[in-house]
Amino acid sequence: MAQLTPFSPSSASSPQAARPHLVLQQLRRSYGHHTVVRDLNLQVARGQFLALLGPSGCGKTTTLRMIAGFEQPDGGSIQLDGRLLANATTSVPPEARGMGMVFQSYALWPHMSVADNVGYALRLRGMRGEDYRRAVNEALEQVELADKSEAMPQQLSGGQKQRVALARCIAAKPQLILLDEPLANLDRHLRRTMEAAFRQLHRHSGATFIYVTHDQGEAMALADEIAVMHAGQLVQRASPQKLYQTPRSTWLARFIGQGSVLRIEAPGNRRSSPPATSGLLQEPAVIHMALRHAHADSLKPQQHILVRPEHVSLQAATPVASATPDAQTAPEAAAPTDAALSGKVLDCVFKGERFEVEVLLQLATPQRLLGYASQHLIAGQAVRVSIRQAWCLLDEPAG
Ligand SMILES: Nc1ncnc2c1ncn2[C@@H]1O[C@H](COP(=O)(O)OP(=O)(O)OP(=O)(O)O)[C@@H](O)[C@H]1O
Repeated sequence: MAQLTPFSPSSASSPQAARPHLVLQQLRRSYGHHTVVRDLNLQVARGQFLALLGPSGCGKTTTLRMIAGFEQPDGGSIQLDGRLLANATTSVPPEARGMGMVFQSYALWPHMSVADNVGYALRLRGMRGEDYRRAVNEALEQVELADKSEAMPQQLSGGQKQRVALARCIAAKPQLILLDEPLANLDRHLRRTMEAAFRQLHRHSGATFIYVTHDQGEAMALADEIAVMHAGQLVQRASPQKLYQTPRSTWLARFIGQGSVLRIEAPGNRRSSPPATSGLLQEPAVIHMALRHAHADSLKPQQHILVRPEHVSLQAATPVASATPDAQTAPEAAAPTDAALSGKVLDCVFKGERFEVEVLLQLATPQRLLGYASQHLIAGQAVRVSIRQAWCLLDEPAG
């Protein structure tokens, strides 16, 4: 990306930074009897990059369209810098909200050149002459498309079209930019390149970005905070790291990242049980003990833990010849301890930098666990399993 010049008068360090920029309060929207956004409360700080993440149909786009002004809420309100934009009875039109929007479909005018597309909003504002040419050129340089200014949209690739859409959005210098799955039409490689472009544009613009996606990798790579929606409701809002390490529910634990949700003996049943709170367990002996005492058919209370595969150590119980001639025979970095659990390999998949291994833990009631290994393990092979860390979940898994 070209060197960028900040265009927003505001920044995260401005005196206004402490005041929430955008406030959604008890926001609600229904289609017929179907409530698709349900009492949504969300505050976004000026200059923030917030991702709205959730499975298909959870209400992300509807929320974004209400912020943009394309849909009106049935209840609740939307405020920008203390100004009421919309509630059930009033709605400021989209063009008067001072926001930019980037769509999955690019939405370029097919009969206009790249430069004319980028300058469209500026011309509507009456900008002409040298100022106009400079603003268009600056925006195109920021997305590295200055050499395509005379091209027509149909002569561009998908990635280039999305860059034009981005240039058109930033040329108007909005304080708030709404992005609706802008990379969904691009291939994997181009998506990674465009993620870098978005990060850089956000850093240098000082604008607030709200980015709708169902791709958690994209949300994690881009946003400083992620608001996860499920069935029209906000279920957790946190930094990507916090969301990954300490999801609030079993649904979130399964939705974010890879991992296994395992049943353990409920707290308080034994002196060795983990604490009765949502919290981090970092004692392998305590985790193993709680797993050993869990029974699916037990009438005693049960609790669940999330185990990420990077916290699982696997070691062949008895050395076996590897299926691959050049496989290493060294044990995993952190070898299982004497108190390790027994398991049987169900599946082992090569993933380039490591193997992904599904193991059946041999407990009173067997449970499936995902771990990583640096060497190939064979299906059916006996392994010793050590779990270094687990996150206690408080709710019951749904279904
Ligand atoms: N204009 C409409 N009329 C009726 N139902 C609608 C309308 N727009 C959206 N919906 C419904 O509202 C629900 C939420 O849609 P929305 O587009 O907000 O979800 P989403 O989380 O953005 O999903 P996706 O990731 O698939 O785009 C869906 O069940 C959808 O079918």
